[in-house]
Amino acid sequence: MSASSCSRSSNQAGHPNNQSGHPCFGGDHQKAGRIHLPVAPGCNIKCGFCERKFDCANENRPGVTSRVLSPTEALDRLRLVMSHPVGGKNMRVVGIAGPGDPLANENTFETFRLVKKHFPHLMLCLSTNGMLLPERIDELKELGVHSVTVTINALTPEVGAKVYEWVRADGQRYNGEAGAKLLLARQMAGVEAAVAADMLVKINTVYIPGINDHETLPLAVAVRKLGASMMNILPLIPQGIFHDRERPTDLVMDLVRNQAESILTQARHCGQCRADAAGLIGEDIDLCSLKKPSEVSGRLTCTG
Ligand SMILES: C[S@@+](CC[C@H](N)C(=O)[O-])C[C@H]1O[C@@H](n2cnc3c(N)ncnc32)[C@H](O)[C@@H]1O
Ligand code: SF4
Repeated sequence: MSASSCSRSSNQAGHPNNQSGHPCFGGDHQKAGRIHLPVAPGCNIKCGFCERKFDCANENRPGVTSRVLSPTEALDRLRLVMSHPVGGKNMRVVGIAGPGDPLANENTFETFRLVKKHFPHLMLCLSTNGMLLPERIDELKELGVHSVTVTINALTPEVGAKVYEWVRADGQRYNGEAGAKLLLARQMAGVEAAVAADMLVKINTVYIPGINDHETLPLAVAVRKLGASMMNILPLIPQGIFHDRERPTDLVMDLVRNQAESILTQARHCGQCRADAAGLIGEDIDLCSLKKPSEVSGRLTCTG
């Protein structure tokens, strides 16, 4: 969902996957295209700022998609985009970034299997809250997933309790600090496991002034120690329980990223893309112009 101006600190330079061309991991975002396949509507946690929409054509932000696709529909869409004269030629990466959490939806795995079979040259990536990363890492490795983005919005249970409304794990719902503590432990274990599996790991963190801003730099230090390659500090889009907060200005984001850059390479071209974005970052392909008649009228019911 982002790309980087890419000054590298020592722990990134040696990663074998670093020259991958992935536009969200330092590849040339003006040349390397990506497609997000929106096959994952459900989520196992509730971030206070998250508002997902499954039938939204006009909003350009994370968590929205025109439709949720089944794995076979996702493969059809990929085929369609690959036949686009420009989009197909530039396509490098197939990502799953929602609209919910990819690892909380079995269709994510089926979709990756289909993509791997039919387009083995494309890189696979996903963006997750990390709750299920430790237990699904072996399957992701088996599928050949190249890169993982883990969103971590708090480094302590106290702050996590303000950011997350609840988390669900092992059939139970946890609120407050208990939920945040559990989530943080799984996120850290997941990052470590993904690095050990030789995946490229980026950390997203949503910057919420007055709530978690004091934890951004300590978070950079903590995930660098675990072997993460890159960090993407996202400005809050004020929604949900944070709807009345101000969105941090570009100046504030520049200052924070400049400070964090001395710890970990910063992604600076993140478009905070939709869950169904396709094409070059900032130059998305108009999917309507490619749609088959069956895709125009139909809309799936989501289990949210
Ligand atoms: C919609 S999520 C999908 C993947 C996964 N569920 C996750 O949270 O990492 C993609 C990214 O958008 C971020 N995001 C969602 N809502 C946001 C908001 N209101 N403001 C800023 N970032 C947001 C998430 O934190 C995550 O990093
Ligand atoms: S983990 Fe992702 S999809 Fe789930 S609530 Fe948070 S931002 Fe939304």
